[in-house]
Amino acid sequence: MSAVPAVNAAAPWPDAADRARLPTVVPEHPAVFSLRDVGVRYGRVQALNGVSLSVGCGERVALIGANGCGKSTLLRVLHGLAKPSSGCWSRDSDVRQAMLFQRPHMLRATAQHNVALGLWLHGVRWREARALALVALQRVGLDGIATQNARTLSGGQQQRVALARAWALRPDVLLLDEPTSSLDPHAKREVEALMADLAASHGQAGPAHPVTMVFSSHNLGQVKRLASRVVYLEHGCVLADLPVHDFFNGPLPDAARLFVKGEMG
Ligand SMILES: Nc1ncnc2c1ncn2[C@@H]1O[C@H](COP(=O)(O)OP(=O)(O)OP(=O)(O)O)[C@@H](O)[C@H]1O
Repeated sequence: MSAVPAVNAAAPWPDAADRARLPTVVPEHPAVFSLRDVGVRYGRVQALNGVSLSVGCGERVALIGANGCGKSTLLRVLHGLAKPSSGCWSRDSDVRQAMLFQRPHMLRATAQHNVALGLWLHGVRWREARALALVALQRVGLDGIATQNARTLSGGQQQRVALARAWALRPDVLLLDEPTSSLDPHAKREVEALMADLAASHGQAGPAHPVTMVFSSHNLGQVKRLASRVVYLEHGCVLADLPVHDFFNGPLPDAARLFVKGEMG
């Protein structure tokens, strides 16, 4: 990777010319997502500003940056939950996606019911959905509490149920918004191990199509362990987009370098 042009930290809003000079990872595999100059505006807030990003099949992309830089908004755009106000975007319509949030939403029902419902909503018969839900709960080590009310589970257990719910759907793409940020260190490790396990599997498209994972995180250790590529956002703009090794070992735009230094302590 060639040297990264310095971005003046005092001017965090790069203009179009600056952005054009920033390095972008070009995925080796066919793009699952493709965004070009995408902007998202919430009233007076410009949450994303001129974001161009292409994510290939099987990539594990970490979105990092300070609070409010636009990570969740970008994930919501990728999942179709937020509509860009400008730019062009496309998604491979053949892929099946699942998204996990920082605090998973659990219905007031058993863990098994929570997982089965996701399958049933995708057309699986209820009886089969319940059986598959149990297999998914086994996979995350929670078959022992399948009949427990999901709302009474700990935060870490709820996140594992949410992972089981996602995994049961055999998604080709997994989007995760700070999935471990509200968990204690032990639960964090458990959920992170499951994320790695899921990322190493394949979706409904078959073994030739490994799962594509895009996740946001404030934990740079986790980013190093899980990601193949890092996208650093600031004020809704992509300031760095590099393979994980280059991000942590190579030159970075000033703002990204200062962020990493601050987060690493
Ligand atoms: N529904 C909304 N209405 C208005 N403003 C919003 C909405 N959602 C997000 N924003 C604003 O858009 C900007 C980007 O928010 P976003 O949640 O995408 O950032 P983030 O990087 O995920 O932050 P965090 O790390 O705190 O989760 C912020 O200024 C936020 O206040």
